Amino acid sequence: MAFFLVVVAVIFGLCMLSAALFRWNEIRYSNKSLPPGTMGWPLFGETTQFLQQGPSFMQNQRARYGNFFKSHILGCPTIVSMDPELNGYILINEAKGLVPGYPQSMLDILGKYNIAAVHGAAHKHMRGALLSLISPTMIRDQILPKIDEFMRSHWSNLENNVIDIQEKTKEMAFLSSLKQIAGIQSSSIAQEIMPEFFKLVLGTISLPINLPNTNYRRSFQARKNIVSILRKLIEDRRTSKKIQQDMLGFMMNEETNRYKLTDDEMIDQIITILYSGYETVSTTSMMAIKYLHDHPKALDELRKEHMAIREKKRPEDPIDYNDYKAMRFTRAVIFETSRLATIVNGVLRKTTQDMELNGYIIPKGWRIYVYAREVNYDSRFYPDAYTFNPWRWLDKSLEYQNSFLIFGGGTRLCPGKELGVAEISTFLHYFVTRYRWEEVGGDKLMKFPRVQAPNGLRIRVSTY
Ligand code: HEM
Repeated sequence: MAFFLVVVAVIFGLCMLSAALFRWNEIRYSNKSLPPGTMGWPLFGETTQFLQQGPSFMQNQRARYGNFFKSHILGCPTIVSMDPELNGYILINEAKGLVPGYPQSMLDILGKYNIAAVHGAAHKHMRGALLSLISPTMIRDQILPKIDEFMRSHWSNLENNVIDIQEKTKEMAFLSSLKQIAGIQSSSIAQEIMPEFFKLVLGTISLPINLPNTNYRRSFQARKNIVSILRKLIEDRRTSKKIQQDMLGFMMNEETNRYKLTDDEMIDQIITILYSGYETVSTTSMMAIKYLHDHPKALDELRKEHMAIREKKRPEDPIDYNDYKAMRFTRAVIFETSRLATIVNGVLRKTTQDMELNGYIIPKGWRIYVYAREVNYDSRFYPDAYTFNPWRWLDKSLEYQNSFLIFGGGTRLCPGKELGVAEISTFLHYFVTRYRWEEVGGDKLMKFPRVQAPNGLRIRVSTY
């Protein structure tokens, strides 16, 4: 009996202590100059609710506090913004102190010259260098022929097979970028670098626990291995003195390239290109296959567009820039897929000083989560928002509104937007003109916190 009373007393004591801590945390952040919202537990905040309930946690908070509220998620006091106008303002005002707010652990893996790790003049320099590599002219003359050659071969001889479209699109996104970067040398380094790259990616989305056998520790080792492969590639090219027509070749060409990068900057730029276009391109491609499978009318329309392009060509003719520009419905399918699946939930910023935002004072060091998911499903911008309707994007103006956050916005608008769309369009071109497919069935799809098929997404492919 006495033991029972002690247990009850301890439980009661713990409950009281928890309630007091919870209350204390709310009071600590109850300053009138902060937006409304709840902060949860000291230290842990509302991370568990955020990760477990995901989108519905955000919806509930929005219903209670509006489009601009405070929370404490993923280890940081955070302001969540779902207001399209305000999002636009946040994204163009990096110079006022709203810099990228990605976790330091992630930036450490991606390198100190990684574009998300640099601000001000350094950002301008790295971004300028990147834009010069992937300008429309470069896409037309140098990159698209490489993408075409790669896709044509990667998506061949699949008939009568069951494939995991998630795995295949991941390989596609990585190998296609590697070919653009290292040209004819990509095939000789691909097998060595690909497993290291996959380990690196895993570390950037894992808990930053630097102990043996953790994904985080393995990711650092993978970065070291990737750096040494790339350094050797650069040195070999320097010795051979031959200028290659690929991204690395353009970066190394001191005569024609007005953005001079050191070897370390070039290596981080390559890792940036590989990393930024990896999950975005692969997941959008996988989800496009999923939605097209489920929406035969959209697939018919898409196939018609690609068959019309093919009919004017011999089988060995590549698709060119004019063909790509003519793929209007394909572009619409890609945007609708990104919107409906919300491939990118949002982008993160952090304040470098106390600053006024939407009438509130946001303290220095807080994160701002420009949250795209709710905007993507807002029926004011997208009537019948939960329906897959690529046709809505044929109205081009939709692509230029504040509600369009698929590629971010402002000073950090995705520089790889056209490159990514060109890759996915070329993939769809070869896939839908060659094959039909059906799902094997039973594979689970997760939409939050990342879009993924935890056990793969298997499809049975047959000749079209
Ligand atoms: C469907 C494909 C893609 C999607 C949905 C996408 C999405 C995004 C988004 C939302 C951002 C903004 C991040 C922020 O503001 O913090 C971004 C930035 C970026 N993206 Fe993409 N991206 C795609 C493809 C690519 C590709 C193929 C590349 C390869 C070059 C790329 C390179 C970058 C880089 C370097 C940044 C950072 C820009 C900066 O900080 O100035 N992206 N992307």
